This record gives sequence, structure tokens and C-alpha cells, in this order.
Amino acid sequence: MTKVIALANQKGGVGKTTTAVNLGIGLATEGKKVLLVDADAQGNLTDALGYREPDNLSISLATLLVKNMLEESYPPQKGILHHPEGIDLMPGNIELSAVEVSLVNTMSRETILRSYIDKVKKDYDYVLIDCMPSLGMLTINALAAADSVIIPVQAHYLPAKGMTQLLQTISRVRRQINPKLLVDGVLLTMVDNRTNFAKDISFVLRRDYGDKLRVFQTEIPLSIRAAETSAKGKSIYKHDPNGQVAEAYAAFTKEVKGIGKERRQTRQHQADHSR
Ligand SMILES: Nc1ncnc2c1ncn2[C@@H]1O[C@H](COP(=O)(O)OP(=O)(O)OP(=O)(O)O)[C@@H](O)[C@H]1O
Repeated sequence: MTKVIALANQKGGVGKTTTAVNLGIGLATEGKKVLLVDADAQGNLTDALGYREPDNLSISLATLLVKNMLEESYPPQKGILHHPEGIDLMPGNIELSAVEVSLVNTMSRETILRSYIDKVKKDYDYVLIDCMPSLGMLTINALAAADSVIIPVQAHYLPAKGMTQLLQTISRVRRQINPKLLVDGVLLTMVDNRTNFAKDISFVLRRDYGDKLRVFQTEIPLSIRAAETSAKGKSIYKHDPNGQVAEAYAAFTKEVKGIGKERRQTRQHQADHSR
């Protein structure tokens, strides 16, 4: 069964795109079929995978969302790009801004992205959606389309206020649109292990949210090698295979893969006990 995961945080620059690339390619390396969906009008994911000038692409997510709004049919593979590192990409670009505005007057405005993903997901084990740094209509669409959310948090500041807002939005989407939406967990990114500050943030996050949410064991270290990957258009596994960030994203990939198994075991356990 396909798992659809949204990478969401309304704060910009926290590592959503970098995580989408390296989790996606990490899962593909483990033999999974993966589609990355760039649902950010900045097109950073598309650019980070080496497709320069996303705004010049003739077909992008915006094209297909408009087709869904107009109920026009199209082949499911339309516009999907095949990256040399083994993942597929539905690119995104500036046209998503216009789509976000027109969604406001569209019927089923929260579920247009879901209708696109429902058309394509049967070919994949995982669909990862890289969200906008906002809680606008496209992020709501991503949460409505997803089975679960991963929240990357930059370990440079205390994320308390932003986290509360995001968790409230997730709860609202769960109540009103997508009752099965789960939070897989919070991923600490850009952790500078040389400072006590990063350790404090990790501690506070685990203390304040650890009983409600999984805070992934893996923390992604701060590294210039990671910052370089988007300019290179490749994953950290290719750019710096023996570095700490490649090791961390590989470990994080295993944690994410383990969640499905854990949930299946819990359900089995509950079923056994209710007999
Ligand atoms: N582990 C890391 N160490 C150092 N720099 C990093 C690391 N991860 C990401 N970066 C850099 O930090 C910047 C922000 O990362 P990224 O684009 O992944 O965040 P984002 O949350 O997707 O941003 P936006 O909200 O703008 O889409 C980028 O320049 C990226 O290359």
C-alpha cells in the first residue's frame, strides 16, 4: 500500500526540501518506488534535484491541479520526471501561486491535490510532498492528501509557537477533512553539535512534545556539505557519501520505514487482545 507523507512546517528554511530529497532517495536506495511532489511555488525541490529553471517547465503540478479542477482527464504519468538517482518527481513552480489563489473559488478546494495523488499513487510505495512554508490552501491540500506528516524543525531556535499553530492546523484538517492523518514525528535538522544551544533545543523539544509526538532519534547535523547539495542537483549520498549527513539521512530513512511496521504490529496486538 502506498504511504503519502507531507513534509510540513510553515517556517521557511527548516530543511523540508533537503529532507524530501534525501528521504526520497534514501527510500529508493532501499528498493522502494518513490514519487516526490513539489507543492511549493518556489520550486526549490525541483531545482534541488537539478531541474533548473522550474518556471520554464511546460508541465508541472500546477498544470495537473488545474486539469483536476476542470475535471479534465490526462494520463497518470503526465509530466512526471525520472531522476537519475532512482526517484520520480512531479515538479512545482511559480504557477502554483496562481493555482493557490484560484483554489479559493473552487469546489472541493481542499482536496484537489488529493485527487491528483489518488490518480498516480498506485505506481509507488511512497509519495512525499514538499510543502510551502505557509499554512495556506496548498499546505491544507497536502495535509488532506497525506496519510502522515513529518515536521522538520531547525535546531536554531525554540519552535514552540510555530509548532503549536502547525499542530492545531493538523488537528483541524483531521477533524474536518482527513480523519486518518497521523503525525509521524518531528525531525531536528541543522543540529550544530558543537554548541550547547542545539543540545538545549533537542532537550526542550523532547521534554515538551516527547509524550505527544515522536521526536525522531536521528538528528541531522549542520554541514556545509548538505548546504551544497541543492546547487549540485544531487542527494547527499552522491555528494558526500561518507559524511555525517549522509549517515544521518540513511538512519532517518530506516526510522521512517520502521514506522509502518510498528503501526502494523500495534494494530495486530490490539486485534489479538480484543478477541
Ligand atoms: N543539514 C544541513 N546543514 C546545513 N545546511 C543545510 C542543511 N539542510 C539544509 N540546509 C540548507 O538550508 C537551507 C534551507 O533548507 P531547505 O531548502 O531544505 O529548507 P525548506 O524548509 O525546504 O525551505 P523553504 O521553506 O524555503 O522551502 C538551504 O540552503 C539548504 O541547502
